[in-house]
Amino acid sequence: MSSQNNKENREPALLVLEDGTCFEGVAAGASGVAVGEAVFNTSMSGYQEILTDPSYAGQLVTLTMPHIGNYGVNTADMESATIQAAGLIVRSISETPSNYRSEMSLPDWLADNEIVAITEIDTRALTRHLRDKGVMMAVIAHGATAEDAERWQKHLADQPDYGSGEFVGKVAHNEPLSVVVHPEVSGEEELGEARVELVPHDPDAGDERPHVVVIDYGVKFSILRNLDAQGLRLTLVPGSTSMDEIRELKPDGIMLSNGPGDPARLDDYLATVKGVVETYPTFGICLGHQLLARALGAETFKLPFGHRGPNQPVKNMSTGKIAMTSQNHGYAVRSETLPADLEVTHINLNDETVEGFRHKSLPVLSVQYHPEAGPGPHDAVDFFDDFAKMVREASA
Ligand SMILES: NC(=O)CC[C@H](N)C(=O)O
Repeated sequence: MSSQNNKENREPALLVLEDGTCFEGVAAGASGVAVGEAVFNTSMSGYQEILTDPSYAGQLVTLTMPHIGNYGVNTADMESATIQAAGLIVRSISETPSNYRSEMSLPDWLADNEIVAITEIDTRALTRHLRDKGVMMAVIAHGATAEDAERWQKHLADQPDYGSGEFVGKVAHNEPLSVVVHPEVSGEEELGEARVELVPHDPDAGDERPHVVVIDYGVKFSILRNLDAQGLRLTLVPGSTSMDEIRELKPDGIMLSNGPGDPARLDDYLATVKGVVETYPTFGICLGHQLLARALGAETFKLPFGHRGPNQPVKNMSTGKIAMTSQNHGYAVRSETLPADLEVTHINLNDETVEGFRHKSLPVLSVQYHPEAGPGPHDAVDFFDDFAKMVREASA
């Protein structure tokens, strides 16, 4: 057994769940304590994209793939400027990455970003527990052992619940920004992901490209990369932007981004969402999809353990085709509450929940899953073509 997997040589760490279930492990990343909602993701790779996805704010991410970190981390594969998850739970963490793109090991990157992690956890048992009982709050405590479990369970009881958290305000950008995407190319070949740069918005700058205003609730860079690749000019604005302010930006289309937390806590954003849907071609992804549904009168609810992974089967109700999709959500739209002018277009084949809808008379696309993947399969990437077509028609 290599030294990195030798429990005796390392600082102990403890994972305690809200219901008192505890797992002893080994400390990794920054030293300290991390509190959050324990969730699991079934991706075999893509840990860097997952950890930097702002939708994971406030959550301790368990990765079911047992060996994590083997290809290191790099500056190109970021989904936002930094790590957004509250902590990381793994079976085995690699300290010696091997990949030509690697710039740093995962444990060093976690430490540099002050993210507390725990390794040597039976992530299979933990995942089965969360699947049976539902996701719940948890704490990772470095230096603690099973004898300390009760004390940490009490500590956890005093922490605010994930569902009451205001995460969008913490992860989204709070001023208008323009998006510049720099593809990393060598000769003809595009290497890795394009670098995304956000610069202060200049209201007088503009170009020939159709203009999409992205309402940022915690946007993933891959959504911006995909929109940019469609030849669209992008301006990010905060969720609190009013309809009048959006009109001044003269958009040809609107993107409602992904983001963290319970959509039912974001009613302050709904007036703008309703206004843009009724005025411009609109595309909602994940939290954006949930807010779009709520703005038009539907309700959302919390799933028992959510959908997080790269292999969630989604059926297109009009073609019967099944796509393997990338997902990361804990809430969903309640289908029986959809108003008459919205029609379900996609369902999840695992639990038949709503994965997409269309508006019967307005140019609206809305999906619960992630067509941009990052990480995951690209089966659903055509949505960006469909949206760009709607935007171009509006700008013509
Ligand atoms: N990825 C997302 O946008 C997640 C949306 C929402 N926070 C949920 O968990 O359902």
